[in-house]
Amino acid sequence: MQVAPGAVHLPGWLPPERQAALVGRCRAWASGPGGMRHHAMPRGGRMSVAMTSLGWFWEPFSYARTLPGGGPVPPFPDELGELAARAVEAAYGAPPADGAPPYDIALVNFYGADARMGMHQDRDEAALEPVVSLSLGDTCVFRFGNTETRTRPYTDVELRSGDLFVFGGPSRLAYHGVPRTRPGTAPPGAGLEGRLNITLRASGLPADGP
Ligand SMILES: O=C(O)CCC(=O)C(=O)O
Ligand SMILES: [Fe+2]
Repeated sequence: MQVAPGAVHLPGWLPPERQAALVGRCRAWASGPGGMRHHAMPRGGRMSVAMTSLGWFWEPFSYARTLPGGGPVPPFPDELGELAARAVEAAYGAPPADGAPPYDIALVNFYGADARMGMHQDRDEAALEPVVSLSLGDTCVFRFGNTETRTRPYTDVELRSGDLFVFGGPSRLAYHGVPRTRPGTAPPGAGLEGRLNITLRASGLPADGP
């Protein structure tokens, strides 16, 4: 279903067994050297969402080649590159073009019962390939807006475990956020209390550093 031009929601895209497997992978990534961090915001406060990243380390508001302690960022797994290509094809009917900037970033967000994410643009990437978003566990309200303002017009969509949301083209720089989750709604087989969201992105940055 198209939510805005270039923004496509495919409910239940990931089958339950793939969801459970991906939850297991997220646990492994979260216990890696990057950890799950509540990043500090430039104007004070900390994000209620905990996150880890693969490929490039993100914190507000840029990507780095190394972790804050200096170690290497865990690599972007091939399996996620394949997943991104399949997701783009499912959303738009064609996979990414040959020679397009490769998907090389995964941000893994964990939402406890009270976590939310304010309206923002995903604009720290130097490429404009579509953002691929996968949801696991609890349902959330995902607010998808416009490219001009943080405010209306926007559309509220419920993202459930296994849902795919892809935003590219005219929606690539649209403001979006997560005003709330619905605690306790994760499917029993998901193996998760709370909500995980994985976004796959193309950095457009040179592999040897920004
Ligand atoms: O959790 C979500 O569904 C959205 C996450 C998001 O917007 C982001 O990581 O930039
Ligand atoms: Fe975002």
